[in-house]
Amino acid sequence: MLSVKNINTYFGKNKIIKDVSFEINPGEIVGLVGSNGAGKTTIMKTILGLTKFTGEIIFNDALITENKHGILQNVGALIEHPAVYPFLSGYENIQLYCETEDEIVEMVGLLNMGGYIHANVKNYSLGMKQKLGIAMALVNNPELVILDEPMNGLDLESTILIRNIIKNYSARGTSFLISSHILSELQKIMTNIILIEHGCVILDKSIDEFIDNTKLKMVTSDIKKTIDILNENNINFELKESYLVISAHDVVLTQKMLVSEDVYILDLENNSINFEDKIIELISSEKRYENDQL
Ligand SMILES: Nc1ncnc2c1ncn2[C@@H]1O[C@H](COP(=O)(O)OP(=O)(O)OP(=O)(O)O)[C@@H](O)[C@H]1O
Repeated sequence: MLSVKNINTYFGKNKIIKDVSFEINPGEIVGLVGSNGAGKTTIMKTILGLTKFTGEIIFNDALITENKHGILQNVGALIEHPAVYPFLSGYENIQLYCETEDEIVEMVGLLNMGGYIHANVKNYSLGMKQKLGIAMALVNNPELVILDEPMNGLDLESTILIRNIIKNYSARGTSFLISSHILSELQKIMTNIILIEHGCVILDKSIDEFIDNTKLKMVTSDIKKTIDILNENNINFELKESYLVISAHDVVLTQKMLVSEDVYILDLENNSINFEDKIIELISSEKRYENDQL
């Protein structure tokens, strides 16, 4: 549905997005994660044809360029702050995007905005404005919804509500590209993760692949001999003080090799760190790599 190929985005002479490629398929909820200034908003703006870029963005077989965004009528978006008219009511703001009254009424009910939808937006709180922006992104049955920090300013009840709405839309085939600083929040809904640092994609995986990459701590009856056996069989490992760390998918082979050499696994336990720690580890190793290149 969306294919982003070798995108480079410049602000002046600065290349902000560097050779970024990824795909989004129907029903996927793709979490766009990265440090402040990594380029998340710029990627979203580029997809929406709001920046100058080189490379190719194809949405449903149609090319998106800076000057050609007709196809984007099937894309809903909330980027940075909701673009709303403060002297119109929330209802009137949604009307500018959606002509079907029934759909507006349904959306207002879905987002629980009935209490204030006819008040002028200038009197809305941050969270109320945010919900209005999300409503505007979701109307007209978009195939793809791009949300930049959608949970900004939302209270717990609204956060849970929006999370459930996103899951329901995705189950019906709508795709989402969502950035958020609250990883634990994204973790509850995303089906795929794209990690971006300094304008480059450093990870693009389904959540199942990401989580399955489990590491195990292994203690054996003879650590020295184990290291030799692992090296001989090209099995990757890390040596820690009193144990080795291996990938879960190497366990069966490792066990076979060790037993044939009379070495026994004495202890095997999960060494996987939590989701947030994994992301931080990836970002830190990317920064270490960049420092080494300097
Ligand atoms: N209009 C602009 N002109 C010049 N530089 C810009 C402009 N917008 C963004 N940048 C630069 O592009 C880089 C990426 O910014 P971007 O807003 O895409 O990051 P982000 O990942 O969304 O950050 P955050 O998490 O803080 O919102 C930053 O270095 C920023 O300073």
